[in-house]
Amino acid sequence: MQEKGSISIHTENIFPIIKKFLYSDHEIFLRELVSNAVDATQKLKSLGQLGEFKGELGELKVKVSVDKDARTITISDRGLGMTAEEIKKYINQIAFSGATEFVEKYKEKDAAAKDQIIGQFGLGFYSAFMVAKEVEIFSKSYKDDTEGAHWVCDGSTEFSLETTAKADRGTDVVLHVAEDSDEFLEAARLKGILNKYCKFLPIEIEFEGTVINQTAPIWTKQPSELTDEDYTKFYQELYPFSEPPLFWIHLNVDYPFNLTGILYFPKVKDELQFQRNKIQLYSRQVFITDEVKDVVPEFLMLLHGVIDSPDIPLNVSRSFLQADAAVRKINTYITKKVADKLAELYRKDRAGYEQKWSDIGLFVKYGMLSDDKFYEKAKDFALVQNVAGKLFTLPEYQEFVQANQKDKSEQTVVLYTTDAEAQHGFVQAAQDRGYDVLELNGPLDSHFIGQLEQKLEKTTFKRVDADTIGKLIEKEESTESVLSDDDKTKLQDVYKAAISNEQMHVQVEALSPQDAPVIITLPEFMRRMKDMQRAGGGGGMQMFGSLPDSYTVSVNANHPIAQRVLQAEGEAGSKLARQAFDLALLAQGMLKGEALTAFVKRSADLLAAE
Ligand SMILES: Nc1ncnc2c1ncn2[C@@H]1O[C@H](COP(=O)(O)OP(=O)(O)OP(=O)(O)O)[C@@H](O)[C@H]1O
Repeated sequence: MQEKGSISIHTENIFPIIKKFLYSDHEIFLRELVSNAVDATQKLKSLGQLGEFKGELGELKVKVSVDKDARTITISDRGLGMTAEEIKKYINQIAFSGATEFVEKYKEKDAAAKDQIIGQFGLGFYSAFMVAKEVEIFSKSYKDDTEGAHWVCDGSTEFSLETTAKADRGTDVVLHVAEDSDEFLEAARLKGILNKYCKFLPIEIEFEGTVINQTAPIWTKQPSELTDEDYTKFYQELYPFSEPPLFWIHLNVDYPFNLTGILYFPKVKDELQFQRNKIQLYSRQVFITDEVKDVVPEFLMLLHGVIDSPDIPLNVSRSFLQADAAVRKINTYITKKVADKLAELYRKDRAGYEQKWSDIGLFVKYGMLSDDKFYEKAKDFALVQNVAGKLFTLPEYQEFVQANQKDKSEQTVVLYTTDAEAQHGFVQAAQDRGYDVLELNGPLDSHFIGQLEQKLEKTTFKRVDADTIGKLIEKEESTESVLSDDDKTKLQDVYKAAISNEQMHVQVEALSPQDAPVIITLPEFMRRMKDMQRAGGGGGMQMFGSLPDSYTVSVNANHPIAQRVLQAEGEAGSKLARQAFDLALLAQGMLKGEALTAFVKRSADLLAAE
């Protein structure tokens, strides 16, 4: 029997369209054909289990081979095979209508959307024509008393089909590679493609005499069957040469959607250099993409690993994916799982969790800032560290500072430093008062502080150098000034003249005699505004124009130097004031250039005069 026929499809000549538009992604033809071979093999295995196929299964490998001279690539399986009638039905109709549908969809999209569907849409059998000028199928059904069938098509709507003698059950798909697709005749190229897409397919794939895949990757197994070593080994396979992961989460759901996978927590450097595209998305063990945007919440993109779900719609555009209910559920599920895992680590092994904190802290904060549900869970296991290096949870810390750091309006004031070295004098002053100081110097900490102030009741955060210590946390009792009001005014005038700088707002304060003679502070509010402006806070911030520097200079009325300045004759008072002011600048790391040189000289003079 030999038959020539014409495939009835609505779109004329889909071949050139597909070939043209899918130019960048031709390699997926192999994924499609190997997946088909695997499907056919698995179907036969199922028929065997159901008792519908009683023959010998025998060796079920899928074999891929290339013949450079003959310019062919062959994909052979020993699956259920097709009769001539079935080829007409499945290949001529289903495969071609799938391709037609694809082209229809493709034509509607704009350029950007086109890029996105490439590689996400299973073009199926038809994708063979992206690299082949002619495709042959030799197939023999598993059913008894059926003849082999031979189908040939050049990608147009014409095909020929005839019976043929084929000894063995299964299907060979032979691609006659087109001149412009020579690269696919290179064994190394094919091997690369197989490694990318087929590495974890459930049926053995043989290429050049070796099996290239693991048929039962660990994510398909039960966590109870696996050891820590299995997980770390798999991680090394996925990401050779990377540092071992901190921990991992094995995902396993069947309802209301189907999802398995393993997400690893990598070691992250102390910056926001999240490495994206590190999660691989699979659909029934076939690699689809490593662009999991929208399937995984943004803040979880730094995780590594594998997600396998047949429920993720791969054949739709991105905007649809975001709105997809299944994807949203998957998102929520993964977020919850990650939060639960962190909570469990924290509960089961506090010390181990604290050790990991420097690696995961940034991520947890990012999660808290970007996802309210995550915040709700994480607020009990997020940690803060004080300058002494001790770690607290937020509730623990509130408890810890409550007694001592409440101001007169019952607000708990949390003190922090962004640089314990540079702000040393202020940290010291706070500690001398018995206050605790947190170290908050991460890239997200200023946002994190903002969030905590909103969420935690009656709590404000102030950087240690935002004010003099008495005013950072204002109590009822205040230190009495030893100076009269007249003397205060006089002292203020001397300092103003000595400093003569508009941006320095001089005020005289009754501080403790042990405090510094002069303290320069930048009010918390002002500093935050400036930080925001520096970070390009856009919008409303531009209204203020460029904010001037505006520091508060607190002259300590109770320090012995105050008396000396008032009592000094002539220029000496001003000199002394300037010296005390320079010391304050020095403590803030603000004494530079000419002022620094003058200070050194004046200091030497003063020492010589002693
Ligand atoms: N190697 C094979 N052995 C047996 N049947 C096959 C083989 N390859 C393809 N088929 C049949 O041809 C049909 C069409 O294949 P095609 O790859 O175009 O679409 P699909 O596999 O159904 O879907 P997808 O678009 O996800 O690949 C298959 O459903 C299957 O019945």
